[in-house]
Amino acid sequence: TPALFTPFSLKDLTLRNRIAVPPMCQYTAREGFINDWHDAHYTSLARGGAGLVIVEATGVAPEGRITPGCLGLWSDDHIAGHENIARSIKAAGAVPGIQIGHAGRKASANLPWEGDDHIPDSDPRSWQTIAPSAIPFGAGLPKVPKEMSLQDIERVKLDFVSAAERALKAGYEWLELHFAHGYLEQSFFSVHSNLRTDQYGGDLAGRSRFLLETLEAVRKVWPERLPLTARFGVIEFDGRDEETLAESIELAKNFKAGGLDMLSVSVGFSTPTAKIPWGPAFLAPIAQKVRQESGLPVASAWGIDNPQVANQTIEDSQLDLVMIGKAHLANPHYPYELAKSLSLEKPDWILPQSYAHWLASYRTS
Ligand SMILES: Cc1cc2c(cc1C)N(C[C@H](O)[C@H](O)[C@H](O)COP(=O)(O)O)c1[nH]c(=O)[nH]c(=O)c1N2
Ligand SMILES: NC(=O)C1=CN(Cc2ccccc2)CCC1
Repeated sequence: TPALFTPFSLKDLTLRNRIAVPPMCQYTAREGFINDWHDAHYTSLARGGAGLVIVEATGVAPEGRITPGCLGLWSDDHIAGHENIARSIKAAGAVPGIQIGHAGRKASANLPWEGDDHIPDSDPRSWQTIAPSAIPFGAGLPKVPKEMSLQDIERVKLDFVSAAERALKAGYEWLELHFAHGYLEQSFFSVHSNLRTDQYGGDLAGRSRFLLETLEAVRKVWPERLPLTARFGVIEFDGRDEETLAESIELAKNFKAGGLDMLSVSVGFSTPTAKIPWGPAFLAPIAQKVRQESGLPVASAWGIDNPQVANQTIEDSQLDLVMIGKAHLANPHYPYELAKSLSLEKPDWILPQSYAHWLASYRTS
């Protein structure tokens, strides 16, 4: 059996294979609510055969959404829609996961195909953004955020806890804290965005504090038997990678000590001037280093959409899970392509039986 199609167990869960659909914003929610777009989208992805499907970045507060089209779990009213999503992902044989986050200074943005930039303050759809310091991201996201008070920090931590409790009530079994991509927690960690002089800024411990306290608070309400994970940018490609990576590995060790079960290794995206070395599985070697030095199981993404490369990252113990994003947008049954390319025995049975039986049994051409 190709390594990509071996099961993966974490806490009480077992994934049928090493393929995960990473969170991918759909920008089709209104007031944070699930609708029939999400129902069909997530159901078809789960029926494609992935072992884990993680629902897109879901705001823990209204102002924590990236755009007005993002999902939310800031209200109990949001739970019902997610019950259907979690149930149908599970019914298709995949583990239902969800990512919860706060977009910080990158919030209040237009949909990607409507500018991907900050909504002008004059537009009633815009809102005040918050961040560790009053420093804008720049480029298309120039709004100066409000520096968070200690009360703001406490409130947002509690928002993460409440959203985690709602995710559990909805039936999700895998929770990913969105600590990456220049959003709130990433921005507390990055020297590009955090100039605080109180206990939430300054040295590594100060810049890690909000992340570790959020993890600690969520861990208390998320069952020990279910995976609690985080997506975090371990590198920025901003010219100080050695230092950033060393600090990130230190943080990863503290995540493990704080009860994190797995780390989804990503890029920081904290500055618009980063020089990202795009390429097939460009982050895999970095994820491997984090895995080796932190002792945490790791998942990673970014251009891992070639069957041989995907399988090799698992074969070589670089990653424990591969996250394959855009290839799944192009083809929700992408794991079926992977199974055929990697000569998995009886590949058709990656798909639901009502498809598999016919694909395996009948030649009609
Ligand atoms: C349309 C869309 C939307 C999102 C993303 C990407 C895209 C294309 N990505 C990043 C995504 O999970 C993945 O890391 C990247 O797409 C890279 O993987 P691929 O090269 O696409 O396999 C992303 N990441 C994340 O942590 N939370 C999210 O909600 C989103 N949203
Ligand atoms: N919510 C998120 O974490 C998002 C991440 N993206 C990462 C990305 C950056 C650059 C290119 C592709 C994807 C884009 C959309 C939203």
